[in-house]
Amino acid sequence: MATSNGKQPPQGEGEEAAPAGSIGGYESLHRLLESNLSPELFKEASRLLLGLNCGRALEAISLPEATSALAKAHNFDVQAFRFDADKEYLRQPRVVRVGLIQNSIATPTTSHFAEQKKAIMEKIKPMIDAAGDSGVNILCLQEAWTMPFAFCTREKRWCEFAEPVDGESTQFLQQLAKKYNMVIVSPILERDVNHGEIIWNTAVVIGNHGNIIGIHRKNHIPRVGDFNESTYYMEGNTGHPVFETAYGKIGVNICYGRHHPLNWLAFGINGAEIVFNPSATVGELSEPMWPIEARNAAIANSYFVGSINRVGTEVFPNPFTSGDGKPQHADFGHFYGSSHFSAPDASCTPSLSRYRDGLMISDMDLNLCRQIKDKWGFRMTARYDTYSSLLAKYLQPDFKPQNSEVYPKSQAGVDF
Ligand SMILES: NC(=O)NCCC(=O)O
Repeated sequence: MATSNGKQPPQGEGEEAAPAGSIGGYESLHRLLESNLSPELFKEASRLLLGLNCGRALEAISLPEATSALAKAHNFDVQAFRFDADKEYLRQPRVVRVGLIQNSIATPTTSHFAEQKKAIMEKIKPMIDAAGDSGVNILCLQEAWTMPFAFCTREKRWCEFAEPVDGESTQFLQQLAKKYNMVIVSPILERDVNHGEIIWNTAVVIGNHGNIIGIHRKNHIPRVGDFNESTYYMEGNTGHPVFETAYGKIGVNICYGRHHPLNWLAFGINGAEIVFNPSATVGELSEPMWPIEARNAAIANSYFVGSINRVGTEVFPNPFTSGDGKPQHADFGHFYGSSHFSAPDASCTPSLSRYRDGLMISDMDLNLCRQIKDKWGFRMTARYDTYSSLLAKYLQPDFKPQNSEVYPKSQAGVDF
C-alpha cells in the first residue's frame, strides 16, 4: 500500500530510518544546522533559534551509565539539558528533573489489539526505567500512547483501546511511579464507565506514590486533515486544572490545544509552572508550527513547556480518503517526533529525533517562572479586563465587529 508521501514504510514497527539525502532525511533542525554551518554561524543560528542570548547557554547534563546502557540496548535516543535561573536571596532554587518520552508503535496495526497494547507497554518500559534511573521527577508520555493513532480511519473498532482512568495502563504506570518516586502523566483514550461509557481524550496524572492525583480531558478537538478525532471522543469537561505534585504545579494541554492561546493562558492563570503538550501530529500538516507555538506559550505565560510528539508512519488495514479529492491511502503520514522543552526566558532545548524513539530530560529551576514575571511583567501588563469585556460582547448573538461600523463597505473599496 502506498503511503501519503509515496514511500513504502516498513510494515509493523512505526519507526523509520531517516531516508538518506531526501528532504526530511535529517534527524532534527539542530543537527541539520550543526552539520552544515561553520561553528561561528551555527553559534549565531543557535542564539536566534534556541534563544541562547536572552536565556542562558543550555548545558548538556550527564546521566548515569545505566541510562546509556538501556538506550543502547533498546535503541532509543537520550538527550539531557539544564535550564538555569538566577540565585535568589529569599528562596532556595527549586530544581526539578523532567522527562518526555516519544515513541513509535511496536507491532503492525493488523495484529491483535491485546498484542498491540502489550507490545507498546513492553517497548516503553525500558524508556521509563531509563527516566527513573536518571532521577526524573516528572515524566510525560505522548498522546494516546497505548494505541496507534487510528482516528484517521473513522472505524469505530479502535474504540476498544479506550480504558477507564484506573485501567490497565494506569495500573502499569502506578507501579513504576511508586518504584521511581516519579510523577507520570499518562495521556490515554478514556472510557468513562461512570457516565454511560463516554469516550474522552484524557491525561491521567499519577503521583509519585502511585496515587491518581487527577485527570484532564482534551479541550479542543481537531477537524483538520485526517484528524477525525471528533468521531471518537468529546470535547473535555475538566476545564484547565493545575495539579499540585510533589515537584511542582503542572498542567496538560493536549495536542491540538496548542493552537489556542487562551487554552495556554488558562493553565497559566491557574498557576502552572510546567505545562505538557502530549501530541500526535504529522509533518505535512504542522511541522513548521511545532517549534513556534509551545515556545511562544512558554514566553507569554512565564512557565516551562514540555512538547512531545510520536514518531513513525502508522499504516492501517483499510485505506481511507482525506476528503480532498486525492487518492485513498492507508497511512497517516509521518509523525515527526521532535520533542523538546521551552522555557519562560525564550530558551529551548534542541529537539529529539524526527525518526527515533527518545527520552528528553531537562533540569529546570522553577524559580525562573517568577523571575521572568518580575522582569517582563507580562501578567501585570496583560490588560485582561479589556479582553474580558471584548470577549463578553463577542459572545452575544447581536455582536458585530467594530470595523463594519467604522469603515462602511463603500469607503473600504469593497463593491458588492
Ligand atoms: N492529535 C491532534 O490533536 N492532532 C491535531 C493536529 C495538530 O494539531 O497538529
